[in-house]
Amino acid sequence: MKNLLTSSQMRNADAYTIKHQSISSINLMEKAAKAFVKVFKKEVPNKEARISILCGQGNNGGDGLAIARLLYGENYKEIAVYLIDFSENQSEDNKKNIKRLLKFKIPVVIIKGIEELKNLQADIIVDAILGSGLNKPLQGNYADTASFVNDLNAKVIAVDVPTGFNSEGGIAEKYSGIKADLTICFQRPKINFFFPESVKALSRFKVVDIGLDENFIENQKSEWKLTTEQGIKKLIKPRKNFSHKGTYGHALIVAGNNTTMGAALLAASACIHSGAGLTTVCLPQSGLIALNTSLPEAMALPRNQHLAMEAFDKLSAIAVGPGLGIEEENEEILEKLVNLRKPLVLDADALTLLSQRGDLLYELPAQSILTPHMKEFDRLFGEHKNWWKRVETARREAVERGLIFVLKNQYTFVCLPDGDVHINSTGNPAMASGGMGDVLTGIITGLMAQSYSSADAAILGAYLHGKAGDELAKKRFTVSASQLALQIPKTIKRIIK
Ligand SMILES: NC(=O)C1=CN([C@@H]2O[C@H](COP(=O)(O)OP(=O)(O)OC[C@H]3O[C@@H](n4cnc5c(N)ncnc54)[C@H](O)[C@@H]3O)[C@@H](O)[C@H]2O)[C@@H](O)CC1
Ligand SMILES: Nc1ncnc2c1ncn2[C@@H]1O[C@H](COP(=O)(O)OP(=O)(O)O)[C@@H](O)[C@H]1O
Repeated sequence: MKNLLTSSQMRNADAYTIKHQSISSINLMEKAAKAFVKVFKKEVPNKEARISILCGQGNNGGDGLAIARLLYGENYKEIAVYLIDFSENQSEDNKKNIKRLLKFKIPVVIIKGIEELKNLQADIIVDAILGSGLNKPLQGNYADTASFVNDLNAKVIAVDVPTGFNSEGGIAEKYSGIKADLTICFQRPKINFFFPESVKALSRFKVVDIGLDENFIENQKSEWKLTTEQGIKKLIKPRKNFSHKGTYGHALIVAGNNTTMGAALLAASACIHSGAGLTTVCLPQSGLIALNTSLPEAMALPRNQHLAMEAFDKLSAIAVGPGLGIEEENEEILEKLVNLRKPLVLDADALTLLSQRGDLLYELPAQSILTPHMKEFDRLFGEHKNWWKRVETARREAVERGLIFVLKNQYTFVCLPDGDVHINSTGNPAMASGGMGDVLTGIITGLMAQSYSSADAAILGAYLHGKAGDELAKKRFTVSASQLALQIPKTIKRIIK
């Protein structure tokens, strides 16, 4: 897992690297510019493209100036540099890079007011006006420049971060900065890149290594962790010699209703394919034939008001909710499950029921995992103005109540009782279809049955779910939930190879 840092922590990482790796700040800037250019060359292979590089007066602008010089060296023919000269403060490395740039035949235009940009024509804009040093929303000339750039019919590639985009903290409802097609960012993605509101500022990002001290970065205190395949590989437990079905636990999935039986089948299939030794599905009588024919590996427990829960004590993992229905009898079952005092996996209708039963919500056994999407989360804890606030609530509730929240989205946030937030980077829009969440619940439950801790099951489950979807999406326009469940064993095998 990788630590994600705030901009001020990243500045410390810059300073530490400069001090301890005997590299000067101007050389670090050169390294950053080189790393940027390496990606840029792949993105813009056409050497005739008209490239306008907009440089501010700080170090982000300094990067832009170095990039201009390096692109010139790479034989890009049509480069123009615009010095956005709206303030008094020029950084030292920015000054040095201007001097270096002036030795080359690259046109440089000084921009004191927005009207001086009006003749700018470009296929590509390199946005190096403001970087992670942003300390307030853009106003005046800066905001006008951003809206001018946004109105150009050009591809915008931002250096480190789009001008005007704050790297962490809530993203303003009205974004006044530059909208970049691609952001090439240094060493670590910005925390805010993972929040859905970032679409206002960036379509995609790539991270390049600029040689900052990794030990320093990893030793910083940060609650933000980015899940990596290397980290995931370490979590996966190999199947043991002489093991048998009892070794891998017995999962119970309480799910399904007359019109939503598929949810139970999908969750059960995912649970089986994630490696649970035994899977029992507790579903209405009307679902028995479907279960027995589509998933012969699963056992069935007909769900009625006489459901005896004494035997549930022996189970290694229990999930409740997918397609369950919110009728009174299901509320009673949920209450009985909560009273077992074993960690549960709670999804879908179980979450809706909890939002109507605040008392039960606050009685959930510690280490239980809740897997809400945005609407389910807000039903539980009230409307949130933005995703930053939503994750803050999830984090607080996780810490206060010893629960785990798997807050689902393109990037899923896994909030743990120790306050850490693991951001899952796998998954893709081909997976945006009904039943995907049921499969995630099944995977997490299957992992818990195999005695993964709740935290590991949540982190690993979210990763495997997205990764299986990514693998399938390589050859498919859309990925269905049942396909994804079948892909899980292949994904796990590939990761541990
Ligand atoms: N050694 C280093 O420090 C390195 C820095 N790098 C680059 O440096 C950038 C950060 O540089 P800086 O800290 O100089 O920051 P910026 O280049 O973002 O500029 C900061 C300046 O802009 C002003 N400013 C902030 N918000 C403003 C606003 N809304 N309107 C008008 N002015 C505003 C600040 O007062 C400050 O003078 C990174 O994003 C990255 O591109 C890279 O070169 C890698 C190495
Ligand atoms: N665009 C996307 N990128 C990545 N993952 C996605 C995307 N769309 C959906 N998913 C994943 O699919 C799942 C959808 O869950 P949910 O909304 O509960 O679906 P359902 O209730 O239909 O089962 C989540 O795990 C989510 O992360």
